[in-house]
Amino acid sequence: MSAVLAGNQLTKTYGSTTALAGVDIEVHGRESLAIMGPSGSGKSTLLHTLAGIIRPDGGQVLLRGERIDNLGEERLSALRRKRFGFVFQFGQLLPELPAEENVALPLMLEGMPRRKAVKQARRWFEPLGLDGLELRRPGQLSGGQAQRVAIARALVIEPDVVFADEPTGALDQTTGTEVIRLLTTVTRDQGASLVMVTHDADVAAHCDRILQVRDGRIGVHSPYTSA
Ligand SMILES: Nc1ncnc2c1ncn2[C@@H]1O[C@H](COP(=O)(O)OP(=O)(O)OP(=O)(O)O)[C@@H](O)[C@H]1O
Repeated sequence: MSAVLAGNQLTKTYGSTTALAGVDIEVHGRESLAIMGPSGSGKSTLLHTLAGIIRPDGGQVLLRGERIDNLGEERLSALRRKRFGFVFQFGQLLPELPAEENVALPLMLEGMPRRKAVKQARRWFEPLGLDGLELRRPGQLSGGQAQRVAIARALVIEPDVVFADEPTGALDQTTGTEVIRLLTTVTRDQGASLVMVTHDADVAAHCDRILQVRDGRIGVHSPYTSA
């Protein structure tokens, strides 16, 4: 099985701190991958490097076999908008826009007319259990509902890969479990892969595979080992 996304020998240092010390990683089609490890071990740096947000000092990032880490800033940011979806811990929705326009935003940024983009955005509400909430503003949504809107927004462009950094970090356990169940299943149903950083072993257990990062390196690969 060939990798959708791969990192080869990735290194990154900040001054005297080594955040990535030569990471090899492959993400396969429709696979969900959890990245765990202690605070400061390099999880977010790895996620952001794979997503083309941070440039590695050494090594390569390949999307469907094509190198992306050496693209110019404009091409790289266009690629991120078209091929990647992002879900973060909180604060990612625009408070002044109704939920459906928040979801439609990535399509509008790609030049799709508002009406068409909103129509397309509405299709994601039912699978994410958001029926009837299309016109609510983020301030009128619960934390779990807001995160599901953020998931819809990540998926609306039908990305190759969804990157999630502590997507349940701000939620209680029951709500977090529901959000993670939807994130993993709807992402797979859409045909995308999921790369997720989490501290929570219960959350990671919803993924197909768990990677442990320690001191900027990948440690044990196991679906059953917690941090
Ligand atoms: N922009 C930066 N400037 C300087 N040092 C940084 C920067 N970003 C990360 N680091 C350092 O690199 C190391 C790895 O950071 P990273 O955020 O990837 O860890 P993490 O595993 O995601 O941590 P956490 O679980 O606490 O979020 C840490 O020592 C951190 O302090």
